[in-house]
Amino acid sequence: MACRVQYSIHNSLRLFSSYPSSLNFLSTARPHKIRFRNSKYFSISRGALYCTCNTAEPFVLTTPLYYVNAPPHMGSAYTTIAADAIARFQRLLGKKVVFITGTDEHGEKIANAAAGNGLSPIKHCDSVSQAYGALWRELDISYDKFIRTTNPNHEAIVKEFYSRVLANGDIYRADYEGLYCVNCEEYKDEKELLENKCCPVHLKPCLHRKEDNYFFALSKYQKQLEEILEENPDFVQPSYRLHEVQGWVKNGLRDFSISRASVDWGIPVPSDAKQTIYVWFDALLGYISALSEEEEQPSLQNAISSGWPASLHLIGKDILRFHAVYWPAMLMSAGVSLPRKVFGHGFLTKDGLKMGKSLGNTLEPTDLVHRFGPDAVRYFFLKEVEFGNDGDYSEERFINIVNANLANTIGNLLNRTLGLSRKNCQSTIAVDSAIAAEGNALKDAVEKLVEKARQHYENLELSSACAAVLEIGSAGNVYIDEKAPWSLFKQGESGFTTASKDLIIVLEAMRIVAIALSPITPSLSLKIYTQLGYSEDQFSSITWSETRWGGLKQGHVTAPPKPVFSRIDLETEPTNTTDDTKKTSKKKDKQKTQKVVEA
Ligand SMILES: Nc1ncnc2c1ncn2[C@@H]1O[C@H](COP(=O)(O)OP(=O)(O)OP(=O)(O)O)[C@@H](O)[C@H]1O
Ligand SMILES: [Zn+2]
Repeated sequence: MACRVQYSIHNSLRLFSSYPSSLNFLSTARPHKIRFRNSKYFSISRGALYCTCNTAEPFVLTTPLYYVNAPPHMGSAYTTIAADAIARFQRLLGKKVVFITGTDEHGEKIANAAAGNGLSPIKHCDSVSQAYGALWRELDISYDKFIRTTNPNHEAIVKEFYSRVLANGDIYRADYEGLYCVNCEEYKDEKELLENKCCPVHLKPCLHRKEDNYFFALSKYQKQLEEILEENPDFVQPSYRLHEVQGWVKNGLRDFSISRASVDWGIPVPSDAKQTIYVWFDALLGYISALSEEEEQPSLQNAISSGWPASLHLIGKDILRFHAVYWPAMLMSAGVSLPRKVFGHGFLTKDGLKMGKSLGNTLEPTDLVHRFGPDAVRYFFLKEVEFGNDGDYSEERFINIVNANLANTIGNLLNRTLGLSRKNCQSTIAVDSAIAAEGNALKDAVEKLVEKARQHYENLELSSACAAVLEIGSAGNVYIDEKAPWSLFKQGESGFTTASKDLIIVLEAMRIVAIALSPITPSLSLKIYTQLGYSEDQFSSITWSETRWGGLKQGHVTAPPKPVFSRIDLETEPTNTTDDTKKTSKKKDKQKTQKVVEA
């Protein structure tokens, strides 16, 4: 549905309607070039502007801004893949999506990493930040904004935010003494540490630090935070993470230091250049500064009016406290509205430990993508790790799952159905799929399953969404085996009508699978769609509403069948893993189901 916006012309075009402020008027460009923030171009007709977006409020979704102490790994890719699936699903619903990712580039850990590589901090940041961008391209990540915290617009916005919080009376100066984990970039409570004062995430001893710092009065917001969490149970998800956050808040909030005297690599504190702003107080603002347009004056208000508040912050559970406690309090202090939801997913683990850059026990995503392709990687992690819980990786299980689900259940079904249609029906749909399936049980099952998938996507239950779509493929396989159209075709005229309808029904189910799985496996879905005889352009403009039964119409011609997903062959697949790691993963795979450990 197009929105109608009235305008008139003086020296410039003006906006008169009560249009949402997030679509502020941008420029005095000529009519056909008019553009509003968060919107595609507008068209003009009979004195009215027609917006090409469907809904006024954009869906703003963020991944963490990854710390550039080391290149990305499968854990960083996991959050980003999940965010991409959610962004693609929201676009299918017709929402205007702003998908934000980026890199967090300041702080002690970065300065140390740069020194270790013999590089200046910014050269180091440039190179690691590019590695993130390159990996996102390999994984088909459709982000809209990539923010680097070394971007000058970001720096200006952080300073403005700091000044607002200061003006609100929430920043004071004091001495601080405590135990600091450089890898977490966080002071720790002694009671949360392991033996020898080790950080439970990074397994390294925390350092004793004493500094004269600026503090943020977090404790002032305790009551408000309690109320927000109580009144908005969806604010933190899954629900067990909400309970965790409520526990922290109830235990009492301590003010935290938001500057560092000992760190040079950071944004200087306004009015005290001897200190830099604490990396978290800086990085969280990236979610807002990412919204500011490069060419305009960087200001909090400009950025905020471009789509804030975020609809969803997708993060790992390691940084839940920063997002669900510190961040809302900071925003309240600065008078900025809160994000709508924070979802903290679990960890990909290796031998039960969080896979991470600091521990160095990471899985290399580029290697996986080069060997198996982006769809296999995206599908495996989203389908096999229940979103929210931890999950362990094993190569053998990876291969088994993608072969069984993508190559067999989906790819093979499409291939043999198209083959039969080519051989017996000249690849032509003889009757509308809606007519072919009147009163058909597979059609009913597909309609229920695709609706189930939609609900799962909405609830961020990505694994269940995959399972529901896969069930359509399984039902299609059962259907074709039971109906055996190949033998009906042999019966001549009498069998032909039934058999050709059966093929249409299965192909229509596959069309729906292609759309419903496209948030997870965009390249595979495109292949299925083109095999079904549609163009790339048709694919790129599909919407979720097209999962309604009845898309394949009489006279439509499908393409010659070609395998859409090649089986991975364990024997011939060139692998970098050593025999030892293979043996270990085989041993682990004796468990039929994936090991899911909730830490
Ligand atoms: N093992 C993991 N499983 C799932 N997500 C992860 C994992 N490791 C990192 N992430 C994602 O990256 C975010 C943390 O980003 P960061 O750049 O600090 O990476 P890191 O590898 O955890 O670093 P470090 O090991 O130094 O703590 C997490 O909140 C999560 O979104
Ligand atoms: Zn730590």
